[in-house]
Amino acid sequence: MAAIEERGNQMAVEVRGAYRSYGSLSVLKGLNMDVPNGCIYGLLGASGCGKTTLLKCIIGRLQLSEGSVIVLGQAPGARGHSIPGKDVGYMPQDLALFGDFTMLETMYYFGTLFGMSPKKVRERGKFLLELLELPSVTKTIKKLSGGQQRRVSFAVAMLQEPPLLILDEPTVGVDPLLRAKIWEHLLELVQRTRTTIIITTHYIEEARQAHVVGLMRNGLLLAQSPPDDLIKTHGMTTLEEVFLSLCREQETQERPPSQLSIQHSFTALNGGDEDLNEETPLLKSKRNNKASWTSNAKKMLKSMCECDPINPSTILPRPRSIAALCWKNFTRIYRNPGLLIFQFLLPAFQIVLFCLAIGGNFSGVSVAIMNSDRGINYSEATGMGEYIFDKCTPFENMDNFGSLFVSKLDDKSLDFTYYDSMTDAVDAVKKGKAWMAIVIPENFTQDMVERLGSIILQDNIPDDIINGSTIEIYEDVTDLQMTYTLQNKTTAASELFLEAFINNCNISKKDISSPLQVHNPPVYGGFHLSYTDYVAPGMIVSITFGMSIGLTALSFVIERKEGLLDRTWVAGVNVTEMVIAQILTQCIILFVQSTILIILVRFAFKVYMVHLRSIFLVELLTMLQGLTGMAYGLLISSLCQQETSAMQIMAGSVYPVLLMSGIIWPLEGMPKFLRYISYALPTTYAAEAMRSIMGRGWGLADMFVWRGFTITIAWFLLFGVLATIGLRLRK
Ligand SMILES: Nc1ncnc2c1ncn2[C@@H]1O[C@H](COP(=O)(O)OP(=O)(O)OP(=O)(O)O)[C@@H](O)[C@H]1O
Repeated sequence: MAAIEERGNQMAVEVRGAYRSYGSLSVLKGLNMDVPNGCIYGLLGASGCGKTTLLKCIIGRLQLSEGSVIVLGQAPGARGHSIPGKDVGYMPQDLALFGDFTMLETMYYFGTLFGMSPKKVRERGKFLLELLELPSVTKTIKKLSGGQQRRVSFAVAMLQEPPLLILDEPTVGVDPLLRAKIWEHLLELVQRTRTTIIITTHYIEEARQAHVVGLMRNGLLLAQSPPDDLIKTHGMTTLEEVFLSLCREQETQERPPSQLSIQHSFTALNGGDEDLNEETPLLKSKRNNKASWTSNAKKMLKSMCECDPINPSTILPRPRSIAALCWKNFTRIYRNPGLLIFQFLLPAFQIVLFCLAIGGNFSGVSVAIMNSDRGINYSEATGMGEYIFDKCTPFENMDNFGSLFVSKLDDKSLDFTYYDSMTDAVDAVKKGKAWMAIVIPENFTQDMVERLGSIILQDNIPDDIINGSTIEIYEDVTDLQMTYTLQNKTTAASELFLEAFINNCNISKKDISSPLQVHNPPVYGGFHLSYTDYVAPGMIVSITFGMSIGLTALSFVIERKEGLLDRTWVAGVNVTEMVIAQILTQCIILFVQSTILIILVRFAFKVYMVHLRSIFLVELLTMLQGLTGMAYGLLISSLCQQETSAMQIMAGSVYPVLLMSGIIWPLEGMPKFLRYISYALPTTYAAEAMRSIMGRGWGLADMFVWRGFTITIAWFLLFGVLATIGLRLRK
């Protein structure tokens, strides 16, 4: 109240020579407007004439291309000014409320942003609930009727009893009785508190209750006067007729619209209006209009040009705003089970799917076998057969090496089908019934005995013996992973086959061993590890990064599209507060997300990790990657107006990151130019660090690990700064 009195005779809103365009569409074309303090100003005009654009310029949500606006003595957004902020109550045309919140929660959210105590919010909530005939404060907004939702939006605008109320079509969808009640309240409010109200409405006759009406057409005000004055001056009986007559007049004017003069008349207010007496600021402002404008323009220029001493409270993030934003973020998640599952369980679900679907052991792989080996009867054997028999302790299938080889093949994963001829076995591969045909010749045992004996005795091995002791393999290699797996299994089977002789036949291992010696255990990792163990560390990084991008970008774009973000900015929240609140919320979400993820990976799927104590580093890196994804999501949201474009950028970013970060395939397997691009991605070094932590047991002192952390933090800061700049520009 004191602030209002201090303003005395000033106009609450003064607009001069306002131009504003959207691209090539010129919406405001040199508009002038004066809204006296403590009155209701009805802004009338056809749909699309620029009313909302004008209101957004007044509350500081849009900048004028040319001209100036002074609101409550200063340009909107000037340092230390509470517009946007607690001095303006804004009811936009869109609902701009969180559907999952109750009316009370909505009030708490905005009330906290305005610095109101919970007690005050409850009191105001109760009063507005009764005034606007709303049902229970605990009903969620999405369960209210359209009209009730509009009234909640109206209540939010009036919550903090601001000196300036901007109401964009508040009475749409409201029944005539309640509409009358709302007008009654607005008139009483102006009388009691000298609040200034700018209201747009499509019900022209409704605006007769306003103290001043502004008739707007094609980006210009055709007239602004008390309604009765206008009617009297034009000799009409209704405002609608006046409006029509002014429109026709404008159409017949030959001058360009920006040169049309505004018809100002405040005379009807002089004693004629029962709500505003002689002492109203309106009359005084009429007298002092010109002088007041000049002094205000000077003040505005001063606030723009001379830097006032910086008041830290106006530039530093305010804890109450951050708390309100965090509370809003968590309430949204908690109220929306779908979002809750999406936030906390989707990454876990993805890693479960990955561990189940990728890198597991094969089963049911069809293999065609043609084993025509006749074997050998050692009791009747002579020559080399007798020699081998004497050296060996009898073991299973020793008399049929073909069956011995098949028994050494991993029969848990392979499904054998036996064929009588080589042609049938190979045909099975040709017809796609088997991935591999194994053809064992009829003299396999006989010739193998000769071959082994010759090796032991270091004799020459004739070609026909080599041919007869060779198993032929026919493969379908259209699936690389299948080919590698089957080749590994056949190689393993042949090693096991030879091992049976080494172990049972008193043969020296060196006689038949390979010249290579692979040490077991290896330096890092283990030969038992699967593809899952290799890919899982990178997957943790990319899933967390990708999910955070999606969730942040989409929630911001949707909030903006629904007008929720707009309303929050109008409530005075700044970008820094918004970003800090997002980081804090995301940290908690990421902690839960990454804990579930790591527990599943390590304990449910037993993915390889050298030291259990490394879990702390794994969690920390996962959270940092999530924060980097969040910052990138914020950047996307600052660039996109629509969910579809945000989704396109997300899909266009997440897949290349997954494919090119060395997560699925090592960087060494990429063309050189692509490697350089890979190194520039935010997940490449992080995935490498994660593999080093989990697979090698390395810590922060190791270069691969600290480099991964440092680069992740650098990306987070870069995206964060760019997103903050982007959001500031788009705000
Ligand atoms: N963000 C935007 N980008 C491009 N054009 C826009 C944008 N917002 C509004 N416009 C266009 O500017 C013009 C004025 O729009 P505005 O919303 O200010 O009109 P209005 O008088 O409030 O209309 P209504 O009474 O139907 O709400 C319209 O032609 C509209 O299509």
